[in-house]
Amino acid sequence: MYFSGKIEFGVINQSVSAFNHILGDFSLIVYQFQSISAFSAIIDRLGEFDDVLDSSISKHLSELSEEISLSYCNFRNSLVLESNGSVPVDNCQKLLSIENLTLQTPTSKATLIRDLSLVINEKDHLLVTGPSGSGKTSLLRALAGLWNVGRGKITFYVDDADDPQLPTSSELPANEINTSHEKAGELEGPINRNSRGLFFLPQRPYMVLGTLRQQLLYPTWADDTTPMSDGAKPVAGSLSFLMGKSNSENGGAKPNKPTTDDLIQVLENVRLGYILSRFGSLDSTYEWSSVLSLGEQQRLAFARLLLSKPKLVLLDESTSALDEANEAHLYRQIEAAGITYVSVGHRRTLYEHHNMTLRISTADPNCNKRNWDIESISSKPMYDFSSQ
Ligand SMILES: Nc1ncnc2c1ncn2[C@@H]1O[C@H](COP(=O)(O)OP(=O)(O)OP(=O)(O)O)[C@@H](O)[C@H]1O
Repeated sequence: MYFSGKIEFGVINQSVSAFNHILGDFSLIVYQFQSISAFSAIIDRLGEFDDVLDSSISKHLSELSEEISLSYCNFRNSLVLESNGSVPVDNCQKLLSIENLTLQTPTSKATLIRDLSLVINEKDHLLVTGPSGSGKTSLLRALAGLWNVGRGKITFYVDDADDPQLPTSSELPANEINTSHEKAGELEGPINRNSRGLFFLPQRPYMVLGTLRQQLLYPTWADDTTPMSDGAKPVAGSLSFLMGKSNSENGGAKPNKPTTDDLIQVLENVRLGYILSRFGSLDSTYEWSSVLSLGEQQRLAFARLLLSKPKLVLLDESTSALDEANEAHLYRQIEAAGITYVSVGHRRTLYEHHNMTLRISTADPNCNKRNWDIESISSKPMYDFSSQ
């Protein structure tokens, strides 16, 4: 066509370039076929996940009338205060009350615990026992607000002087915040519960990606990016933040952010001081869940607990990977820090560190009787690990 003069030479060049362009575009689909199909599969799966979430939310909303109510109440309103408004010294602070709690499994609605009522005051260290599958962990999940299938009422008593997030009694008709009113996505996560004086330690603690310092500061100071004020000296003793004072300067409910010295001291307190020399410094980064044994991770979780110093902690087999001497040491540490604990565990040695036991038996579907018993534990030591 060029030689017969029908087209110019430039048109041939243009055609070649256009053809190459089109070929490149089609080849992209051929070469990237695997990634495109993987992408489409991911989108499909996310779509299905979204549908499941939507259906569970709508199911959840339709079942609002039959669920566990979790609320926070100002403990000062449950006490008879001194004439100057202070809390009487010998008056034990109520931390938690459970009223007529019936716990069911989410899917089959099988009853796990029937009509449980109990009150936990400060220093009432409760051990929850029972056969495997009886519902011990489920009870802790319900207390942590992670499980609401069933009925009954759980109330945490918090001191609003420690927590500016908690509205004062005058802001609430019944001096109470009921999270069952916050259902549509506004239910607070368990981490926020920490700021109200409650902490949850699972059997396998969550190890954050980051430095050893970040591990220790999690979750209480996880979102706090301000640098450490290592120059600031503790007010009294090496662990001034363990005195339970809130950070009044920041107006926050969290204890003062620990200094490097505090972090080193708390590692010593949970018998983990040796990991500092092993891993270099507090600012070393490792895949902590791989380089630390489960027992070391559990001790690290107790270090977090000692730094945060909540009023109440829920321990779900949190010392299962530890030897008995270390277990006894950690329980002594948290008791000395004034933390009240509710533990789930199977070991006989746990009785030593608690003063009440809640024994749950496997619920009989054909019987409407309660399947639990509360007993006090004699203070006589069964084992003595203090010499170890
Ligand atoms: N998400 C869930 N959906 C349905 N059923 C569940 C769920 N989680 C737990 N269950 C069931 O609830 C029952 C109680 O479980 P839970 O973990 O509370 O028992 P447990 O007493 O702590 O047992 P263990 O001592 O073995 O840890 C079990 O039969 C379990 O299969």
